[in-house]
Amino acid sequence: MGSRSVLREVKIEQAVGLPLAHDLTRIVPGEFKGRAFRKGHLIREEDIPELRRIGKEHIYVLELGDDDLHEDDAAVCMAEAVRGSHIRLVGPSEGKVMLKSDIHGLAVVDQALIDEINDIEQLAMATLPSHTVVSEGQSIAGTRVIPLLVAKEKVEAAGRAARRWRDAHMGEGPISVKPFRTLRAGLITTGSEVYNGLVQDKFGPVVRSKLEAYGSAVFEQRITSDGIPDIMKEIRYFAEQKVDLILVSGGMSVDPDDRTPGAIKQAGADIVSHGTPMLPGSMLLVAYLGDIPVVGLPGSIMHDKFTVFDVLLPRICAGERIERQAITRLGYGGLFADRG
Ligand SMILES: Nc1nc2c(c(=O)[nH]1)N[C@H]1C(S)=C(S)[C@@H](COP(=O)(O)OP(=O)(O)OC[C@H]3O[C@@H](n4cnc5c(N)ncnc54)[C@H](O)[C@@H]3O)O[C@H]1N2
Ligand code: MOO
Repeated sequence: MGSRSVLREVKIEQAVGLPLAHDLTRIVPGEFKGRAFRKGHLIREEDIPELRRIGKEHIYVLELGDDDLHEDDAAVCMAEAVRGSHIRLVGPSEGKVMLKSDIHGLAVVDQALIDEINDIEQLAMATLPSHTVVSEGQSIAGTRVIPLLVAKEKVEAAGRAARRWRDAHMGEGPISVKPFRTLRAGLITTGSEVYNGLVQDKFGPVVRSKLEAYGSAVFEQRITSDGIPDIMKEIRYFAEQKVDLILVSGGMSVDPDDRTPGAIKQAGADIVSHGTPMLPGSMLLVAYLGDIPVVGLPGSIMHDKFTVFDVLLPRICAGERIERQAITRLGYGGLFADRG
């Protein structure tokens, strides 16, 4: 066993010239929360009134033992253990390190690994849900330990778990960001009412702006009737154009005129799922024609602000192949109707 840590409590009047053992926080509700004094700061006579204002009568003077880690060092170790591509660390400040995105992209977080780390007593790691779209500079996770000093062994256990994860994922870290690729999409808009000019197309503008948000674009939009041969012809046309993504709007539900799923199937695509346990968007279809994703878009995608399309599109733009389980796992937490 190595040397033990010693934390000595010293009255602030007697602490002049001594170093602070940790950052000290000032909070003014509604105005400010942050570091008032930095770890290691040598207390001066003139600091005493401010120390009193933030409620300090004593400070700790620390002699760190061999078996412990200071909260700042523990937080840095934990953050480095889980850090993957396009992540930068910010901190430590007040014992906490933040993991922020270097790019606009798709945050990928392994829930099982985060749970394993948080199951280690006194370690805390808070993250965004996986597959959140993040902007450059946005926080994806924050990590700290709960006491001022923590047993090294606990942080090392977290490090071992993260290393095992990394070894199984070609060196990638359990928290990373995937950049968006630039996709050329073909959009097929079905519906006799649109084809015959009875209704003005509203799918085109919505789909264009959603793709543009991830740096992709609709390469061409073609409007067809509800007939299976017509829809199939347009799917083949876009496959020949070697687009990166084919989107087919409308005709996804239960009416006899809803022939889009049949046309996608007959065009030779492998259906991953027709139907998603998310509302709105439950009638959405995901298929692959070779490597080209084909997505059938039901009416709600044109009407509702947030649907299953907003969950799957960024994943497709980030280069993920959508497997059936990625869809069936969307039901828990997947009710967006009436959320506003
Ligand atoms: N009895 C049931 N009714 C509905 C079901 C169901 O399972 N049983 N599903 C509901 C769901 S979920 C959706 S979403 C909607 C719509 O499904 P569709 O994708 O088949 O949509 P359409 O029938 O093609 O059109 C519905 C509506 O939207 C107008 N539309 C379609 N495309 C365009 C366009 N490009 N621009 C403007 N407007 C468009 C169309 O004229 C219809 O008014 O069904 C629920 N009902
Ligand atoms: O597929 Mo419809 O998409 O919810 O409401």
